[in-house]
Amino acid sequence: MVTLEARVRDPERGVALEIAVRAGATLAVLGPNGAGKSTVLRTIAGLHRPAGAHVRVGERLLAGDGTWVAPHRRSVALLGQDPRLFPHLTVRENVAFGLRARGRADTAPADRWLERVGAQQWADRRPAELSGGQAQRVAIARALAVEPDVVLLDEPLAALDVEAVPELRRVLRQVLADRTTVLVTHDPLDALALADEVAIVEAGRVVHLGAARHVLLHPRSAFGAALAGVNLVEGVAVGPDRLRVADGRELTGTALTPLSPGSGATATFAPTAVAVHRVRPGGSPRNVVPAVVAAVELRGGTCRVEASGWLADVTTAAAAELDLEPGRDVWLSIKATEVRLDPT
Ligand SMILES: Nc1ncnc2c1ncn2[C@@H]1O[C@H](COP(=O)(O)OP(=O)(O)OP(=O)(O)O)[C@@H](O)[C@H]1O
Repeated sequence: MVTLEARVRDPERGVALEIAVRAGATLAVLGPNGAGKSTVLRTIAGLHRPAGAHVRVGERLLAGDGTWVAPHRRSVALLGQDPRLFPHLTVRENVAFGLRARGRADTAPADRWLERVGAQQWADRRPAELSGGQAQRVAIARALAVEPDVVLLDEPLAALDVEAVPELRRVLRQVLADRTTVLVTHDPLDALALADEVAIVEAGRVVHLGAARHVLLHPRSAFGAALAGVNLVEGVAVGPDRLRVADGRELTGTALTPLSPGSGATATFAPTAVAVHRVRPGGSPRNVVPAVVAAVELRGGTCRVEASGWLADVTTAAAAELDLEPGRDVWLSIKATEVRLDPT
């Protein structure tokens, strides 16, 4: 396991940032479109060569101080959202490709990797016979079979069907343990599930860096926009589709794979899915929780209300009618169909 340090100064693209990853750790990089995330990954991989690049992997200097190591000599694997498998080779041959190029004739390591990503049953198929999720598993196996020092993932789950994502995330979680990794993602759940640290990048600068949970659960204001202000609530599963938060509040949601009671889980829901009431609403909604308004912020035509740590967007007319102000006791209701539950 090795450390990674990268400084990327690319004035033409408005990028001037620095990242460091501890040996064996995963850093997730989140930020809006055009923030410079891919530029950083491509510079580390050696596919982009700005004048101000400094990349060090362990003791090896890959770029900077007059040094420029070619991409194929870096021991850095880059995987994007498109698996880019060789169409004329079988799955096994795809995974064995890098090994063969390094003089390994036997396919045993390729088969071991196919097993690790749960793709051994497709070993003799061609890429055209795989679903997007299956192909991406094979691409992960191919990238890791050569045991790269550093793994770079650029939105690896972004192109997949929503049903395929949890399983792929689990595969990544297993194979990335103890690997020095930079993961670019737009999904805070990927960061929460896979990363030790999170860097928020905006306009070519790191604006927030820290432990993944801390950065995601306590975003700074600029980050609110980048994350679309999603509510991210951690807790413990108390049923296949129900989560209990540490403060005792409970949320019922929709889980793609049923949660195991007792294990950690995360609920995500948009502020627009949260309704605010002065009196407890009747009817059927199962997610009705008491809260105290902490802040009310006008944003264009809507009001963003923060109440007991959760965000709700209401129209300005509704905010006025409800007379929302800090300290006010309210009820929040959230439809279970709008709450996404994932294991953490
Ligand atoms: N090939 C290129 N040539 C010139 N400018 C580029 C090129 N690729 C990206 N840029 C510019 O560099 C800046 C950073 O882009 P980059 O692709 O690194 O952002 P990103 O954070 O990865 O965005 P996204 O989430 O949209 O992929 C942007 O202003 C972009 O327009």
